[in-house]
Amino acid sequence: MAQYSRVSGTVGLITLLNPPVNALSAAVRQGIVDTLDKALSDRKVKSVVICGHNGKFCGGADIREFSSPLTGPPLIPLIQGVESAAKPVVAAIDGVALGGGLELALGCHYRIAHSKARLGLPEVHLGLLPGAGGSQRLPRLIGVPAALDLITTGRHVTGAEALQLGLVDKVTDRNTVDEAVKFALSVADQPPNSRRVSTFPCPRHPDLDALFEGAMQRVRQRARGALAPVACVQAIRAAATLPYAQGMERERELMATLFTSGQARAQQYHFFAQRAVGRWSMPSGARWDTTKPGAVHKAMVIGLGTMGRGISVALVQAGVSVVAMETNEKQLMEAKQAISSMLERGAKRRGVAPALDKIRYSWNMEPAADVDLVIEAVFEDMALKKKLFQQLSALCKPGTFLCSNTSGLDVDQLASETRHPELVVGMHFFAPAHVMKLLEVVYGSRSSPQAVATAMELGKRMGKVSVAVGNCRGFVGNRMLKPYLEQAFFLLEEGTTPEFVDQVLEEFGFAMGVFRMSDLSGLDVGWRVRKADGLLNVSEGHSARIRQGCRYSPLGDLLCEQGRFGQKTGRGWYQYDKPGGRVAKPDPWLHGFLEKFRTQHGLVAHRIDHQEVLERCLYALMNEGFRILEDGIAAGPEDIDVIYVLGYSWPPHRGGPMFYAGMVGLQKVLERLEHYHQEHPDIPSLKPCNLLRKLVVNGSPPVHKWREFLKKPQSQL
Ligand SMILES: CC/C=C\C=C\CC(=O)SCCNC(=O)CCNC(=O)[C@H](O)C(C)(C)COP(=O)(O)OP(=O)(O)OC[C@H]1O[C@@H](n2cnc3c(N)ncnc32)[C@H](O)[C@@H]1OP(=O)(O)O
Repeated sequence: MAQYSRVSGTVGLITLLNPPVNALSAAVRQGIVDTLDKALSDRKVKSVVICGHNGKFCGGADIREFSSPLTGPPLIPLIQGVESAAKPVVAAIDGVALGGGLELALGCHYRIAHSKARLGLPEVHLGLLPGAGGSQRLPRLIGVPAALDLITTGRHVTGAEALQLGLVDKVTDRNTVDEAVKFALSVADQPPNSRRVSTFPCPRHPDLDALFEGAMQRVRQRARGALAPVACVQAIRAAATLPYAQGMERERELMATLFTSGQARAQQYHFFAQRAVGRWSMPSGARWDTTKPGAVHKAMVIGLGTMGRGISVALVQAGVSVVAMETNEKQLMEAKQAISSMLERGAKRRGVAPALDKIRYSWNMEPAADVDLVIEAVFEDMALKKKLFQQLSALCKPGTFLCSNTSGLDVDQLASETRHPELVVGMHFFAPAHVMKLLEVVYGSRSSPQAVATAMELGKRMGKVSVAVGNCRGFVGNRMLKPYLEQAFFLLEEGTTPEFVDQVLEEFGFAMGVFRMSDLSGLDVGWRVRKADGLLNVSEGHSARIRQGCRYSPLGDLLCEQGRFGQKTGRGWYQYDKPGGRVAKPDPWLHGFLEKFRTQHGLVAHRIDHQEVLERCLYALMNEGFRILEDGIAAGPEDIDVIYVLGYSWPPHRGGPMFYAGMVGLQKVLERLEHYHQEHPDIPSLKPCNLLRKLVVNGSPPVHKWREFLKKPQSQL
C-alpha cells in the first residue's frame, strides 16, 4: 500500500509501504495510483514527493508475485501517469531504488538521493530487463554508454556516483525526505513539461554500431548462453535508434520473451535460494533463528598462502581485527606486502581509507591466546592440521572458535584433537577468498549450534553467502565435483578430446570447461589428494584402470608424472606459451598421448557426441547431489544450487544442478543415468540414487517440494 499526507502546506507526500524493501506489489501499485490521484486533484497541493517507508525508497517489482498472474494496476501506465502529471513530482531516494523502484523514480520529474543510497537496474540478474520504461528512459537521461554499463551489469551505484552520472539532480547527507520536500516547494510553480525524461532525445554517440557491437560481445562473453543481457543491449539499441513509443514496444516484446523463458525462472529461484540458505538448521534441530552467534572482534589467520591472504583481507574489510600468522619469515614479509596492496586496492575501489591498522603480523602462535576465532589455512595435510588444532586448543582462551579452511578433510578428526570439539567448524572459502561470494560452513558431529551460527554470521559480515553443510569427504561442492571430473576423464579414454569436452561445457554456460579449469587450479592438487587416499597404487594382477574395486582413470596422474601441472608449468591438458601463460592451445603431444594410452589398454576410440558429454558429466554430478540430499549433508536443493552457482561457476540462468535436473525432467535424468550405468556398470557414480527414483515414483515434484521427501537427518549430537 501507500500512505498519503499533505506536508508543509502544499506538498503531497506519498509513502510506499511494503516492508522490508517496499517492493511494488499489486497493493503498493494500487496505493500509488490512488494517492497520486488524491494529490493531483487537491487544489492546495502544488507539488508531490514520493518516498519509501523506513528509509528505503523501493526494491523494485515484488518478485514473489512473478509466478502468479498479474493483478492490480500495471507498472508501465502507472509510471507514465506519474511522468505526465501536471504538478512537479520529486522522488526522495533513501536506502535503495532498484529495478522498478528506479524506473518509478525515472518517471518522476526530479530525483533527490541520499549520498549513500544504492541505485540500479539489476533485472538482468533475474533473467529480465528493465521492462517498465527503464531501458528507454535511462539512456535518454545519462547517455547510451553509461546506460549499457548499468543495465547489462546490474550494478548498483551510490547516490554520489548517480549525481556524477546525471541520474539524480541532487544528493544530500541530511534527511532525504525533508530535503525533497524543500526542493518540491522550490519548484512548485515550475511546470514539469521539460522534465519528462521520455521526451528527451537520446544523446548522440559518434559510432553507435561499434558501441553496440562491443557491448554485445562483452555480454556474450560474460554470461554465455544467457538471454537477458543480450535483450538488454537490444532494448537500449531501440532507445538509441527509435522514437520513444516504438522503443517501448520493442522493450515490451523483449520483456515478454524473457519473462516466459525458463532462464528468468531459474534466476529468480537463485535469488530466493541465496536468501533461503541463511535460514539454516542442523540435524539436532538447532536453527538460525534460535541460536545466538558468538561475538568476533579479533581473529587469527594461520597460513598466509593464497587462501590465508584472501581470508585476512575479507576479515579486515568486515571490520574484524586480524593477526595474520606465518612461520616462515620471508613468506610472512611477502604476505604482508601482498595483503597491504590488496587492502589498498579494495579501499580505493570503495572510496574509503585502507584499514591497514586492523591487521598485524606474527611468525608465532602466541597471539592465539587473545583472539575470539582462529581460521587455519595451512597446506591441505591432515597430520599438519591435527597438530595445529592440538596446539591451538592448548593456547587459546576458553570459548575461542577454531575453524579450518579445509576443502574436504574430515572436520570431526580435527575436532577430536581439541579439548572443546564443540567449538570446531569448517569454514571453506573459495579462491580468491576476498572476492568469491561463497562460504561453506561445515558442522561436524560435535560442532555446537553457536559455533555454526558464529561462522555463518561472520561469513555474512564478510559479504558472503554462507551455506551450512554436514561433514563428509569434499563436503557438498567438492564431493559433487569428483564424479563430474571422473566422467570427463573417462570420456577422454573412450575417444574424445579435452577441447571438445570443454567446448560442450562452455556452451552450456560454464565460464571454463573442466580441463581448462583443472589447468588453472593445478593438476598436482588432485594428484596429491589421490596419493594420500592410496589411489595411486595399482593392485597386483589388476588393470591400472581399476582402483579400490571401481573404474579409475590414471590420465591425470600420468600427466603429473610428466611434470605437466597445468598453467603454472606451461603444460597440462593444453599447452601454454610459457609457464604461467593464460592462453590455452590444443596440444598435439596430448592427443598422441591419449592415442597411445588407448592402444596400451586395448581401448578403441569411438565418436562421442555433444549430448553424451553433457549428460554424463552433468547427470553424474546431479546424481551425487541427490545422494548428498539423501545423506542429509545438505538440508535442501537450494543449498546445493547456491554452492554450485556461487562457488563452481554453474551458470545462474540454469539455476543450479538440482534446479536444472527439475528443468530437464527427473524422469529423463533417471532414464539417461540408467542407460549410461548399463553401458558402464563399473562406474558407481552413474547408478541412479534412491532419492531420484523416489521423486520420480512420486510424480517428479517441483524442486521446492523435495524437502518433503527427505528423511529427517538423525541428530548426531
Ligand atoms: C512489465 C514489467 C514491469 C516491471 C518489472 C520490474 C522488474 C523489477 O523491478 S525486478 C526487481 C528488481 N529488484 C531487485 O532485483 C532487487 C532485489 N533485492 C535486492 O537486491 C536486495 O534484497 C536489497 C533490496 C538490496 C536488500 O538487500 P538486503 O538488505 O541484504 O536484504 P535481503 O535479505 O536481500 O532482502 C530482505 C528481504 O526482502 C526480500 N526482497 C528483496 N527485494 C525484493 C523484491 N524486489 N521483491 C520481493 N522480495 C524482495 C528478500 O527476499 C528478503 O526476504 P526474506 O524473506 O527476508 O528472505
